[in-house]
Amino acid sequence: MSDWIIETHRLTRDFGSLRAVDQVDLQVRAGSIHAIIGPNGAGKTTLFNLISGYIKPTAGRVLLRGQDITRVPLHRMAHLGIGRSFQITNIFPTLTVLENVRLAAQARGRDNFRLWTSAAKLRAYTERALAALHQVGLHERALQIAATLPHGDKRRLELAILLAGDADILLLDEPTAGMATEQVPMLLDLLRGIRQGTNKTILIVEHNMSVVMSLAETITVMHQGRVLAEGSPAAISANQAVREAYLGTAFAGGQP
Ligand SMILES: Nc1ncnc2c1ncn2[C@@H]1O[C@H](COP(=O)(O)OP(=O)(O)OP(=O)(O)O)[C@@H](O)[C@H]1O
Repeated sequence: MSDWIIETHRLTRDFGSLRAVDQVDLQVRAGSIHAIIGPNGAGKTTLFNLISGYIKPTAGRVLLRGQDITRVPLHRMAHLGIGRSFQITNIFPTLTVLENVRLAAQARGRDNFRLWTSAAKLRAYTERALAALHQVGLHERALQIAATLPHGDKRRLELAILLAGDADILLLDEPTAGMATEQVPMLLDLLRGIRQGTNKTILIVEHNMSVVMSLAETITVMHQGRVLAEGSPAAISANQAVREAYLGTAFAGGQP
């Protein structure tokens, strides 16, 4: 069996006449933190949508542990262990923090469409939700209404939701977006802790270059729908083609 938990083969997606993702071959190592970067409009979110099954490709394939999952319907994707966060916070604002996380645990437990679930099962889901809240340091806010959380804590809640869903692969779309600068190190520690403690694979789209450079082991750079470069943070920082693709941005200015 190969080391790759996710692979894409010549993955392509058109929107009308626009080719947003163009024959992308990606290989993500199990248990790694792998970042996808690239200028605005490079196709990063579309690639995430393809891997997580939110949209289907025009051509090409997505493999999970060597199995072709390209045509698996969306509602079965969570059961395959792929968890996805969004650029915009994706929580139920009027529910408590604990309720949000318990729903995720329940959804993975396949009880999501049953009105009545046994007390023992409910207790197990609550325990799993509390464990996830502990992991992200939000347990003390378990009974707070989600809408009232500060922004950084909402991002933590999203992570807890993914963890309670027991996904092996976390696809995080700009987890630091909208976060205050002083909260970013907390998120980095959290992601490193998740990776070390659970051996989950983390695939991250992120614009904050210092986050990418300090967190990722492998970086794939996209430009105009294609893979422009791939390598370690040091190799990508030194790559001339990458610098040119980012011309006029902070990266080109030498502050990756
Ligand atoms: N649903 C859609 N319909 C039409 N065009 C789309 C759609 N989604 C994305 N696109 C286009 O595909 C291209 C790639 O967009 P995508 O959002 O994947 O890029 P990105 O690298 O994630 O950008 P950003 O960093 O700004 O989030 C863009 O030109 C975008 O306008």
